[in-house]
Amino acid sequence: MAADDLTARDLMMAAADLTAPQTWYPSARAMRRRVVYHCGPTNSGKTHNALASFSAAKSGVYCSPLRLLAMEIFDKVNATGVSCSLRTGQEVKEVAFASHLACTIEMVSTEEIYEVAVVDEVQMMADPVRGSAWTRALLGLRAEEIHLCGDDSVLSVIRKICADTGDDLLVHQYERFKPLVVEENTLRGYFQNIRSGDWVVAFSRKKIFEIKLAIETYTHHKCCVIYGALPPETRRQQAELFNQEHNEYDVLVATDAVGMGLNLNIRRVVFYTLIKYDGEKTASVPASLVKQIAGRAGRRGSAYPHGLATTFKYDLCYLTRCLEEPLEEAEKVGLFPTFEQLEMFASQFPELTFNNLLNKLCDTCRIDDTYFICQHDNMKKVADMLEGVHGLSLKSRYGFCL
Ligand SMILES: Nc1ncnc2c1ncn2[C@@H]1O[C@H](COP(=O)(O)OP(=O)(O)OP(=O)(O)O)[C@@H](O)[C@H]1O
Repeated sequence: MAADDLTARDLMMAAADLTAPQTWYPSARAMRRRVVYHCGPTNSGKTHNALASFSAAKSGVYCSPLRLLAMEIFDKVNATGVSCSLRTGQEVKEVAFASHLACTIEMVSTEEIYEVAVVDEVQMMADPVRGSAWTRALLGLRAEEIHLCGDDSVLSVIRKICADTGDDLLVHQYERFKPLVVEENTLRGYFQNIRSGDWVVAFSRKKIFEIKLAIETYTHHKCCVIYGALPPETRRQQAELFNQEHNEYDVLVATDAVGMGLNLNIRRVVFYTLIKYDGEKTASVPASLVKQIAGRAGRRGSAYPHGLATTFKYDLCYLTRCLEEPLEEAEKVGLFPTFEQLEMFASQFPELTFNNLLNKLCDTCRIDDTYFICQHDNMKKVADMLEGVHGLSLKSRYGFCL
């Protein structure tokens, strides 16, 4: 092998080395951070306690898994007199002189310095698609104190990561305020069995509107509707309308866009189906997501502090099993190369398209046992669409695809 080939190969191997990701964030490593893990089931007060530290701090960032939840926290925190801005992929609201920020996890900066950061639903680190956003936050946040809220499925991995980063870790265990009860029967396929305070969960916009139409045709209830593609303001209005007591809009029909962390006036969660299409195939909704969604019923402080769950017609046994089963412990969490790593790799393959570059890096990279590379099919779709756009820098392509 020629010496030049050897050098090129060495450079490629160096660029594809994604081991020790804790070293990717030297500014965070220069700090001694205190990590507090609020660990427990849904509706147990984890976020409430983390937010108390957030609000009391001189500066803070709250990282949400969902846009609607970022908005809920933005509204809640501002209402208590703490100036807080909002940043999601869809909207930015700058509040003058705000010391605090509520954002979706993908939007959080690893440059800015905060006294307190809150990372909500941290078990999402193990999500095959979005997990890397939580991992990046945990590894890279520049905050003296980081509050993680989540279930115990990632506790061992978080212990390991904190040992790697050298951060102090304190774990607080929580219990659910009130048990969640699975009803003995389904709705037997009749919309007439819908009651005030029900959230009917479906996983496509088409189904959402079919269900709304059926409920409003066969019953006296009116439905609020929420799904991912709705504009932010409409979603907020629909959530508020449903939360207001004493109006006729007393049933929510929504996708899992409201499935995590949110505090709505839900008495009973009714799964229209427990099968979800993931863009390629249909599969049973994973137990961890079922627990999250069902956990929206019976929130403390809501109009219905006793939560119920059932299904529309089928899958009641599956629902019961999901809620009874202990969570599966995650062995690995998501990771994705940073722009700088991709850029270094790209310098070895100037002829490759962005898509092929991503594929090659993800196929050849080396990573530690604690991590997996997140699926990036959506990124690839966007990269394909941008292929014909000339003159875009690598950085812009990476930014658009994220
Ligand atoms: N000490 C408290 N005093 C008053 N209300 C509380 C207290 N703790 C929690 N709550 C209220 O109970 C509800 C659920 O709490 P919280 O959102 O913190 O739960 P969680 O454990 O983070 O749930 P999830 O995992 O489902 O997001 C919220 O409306 C919250 O404001």
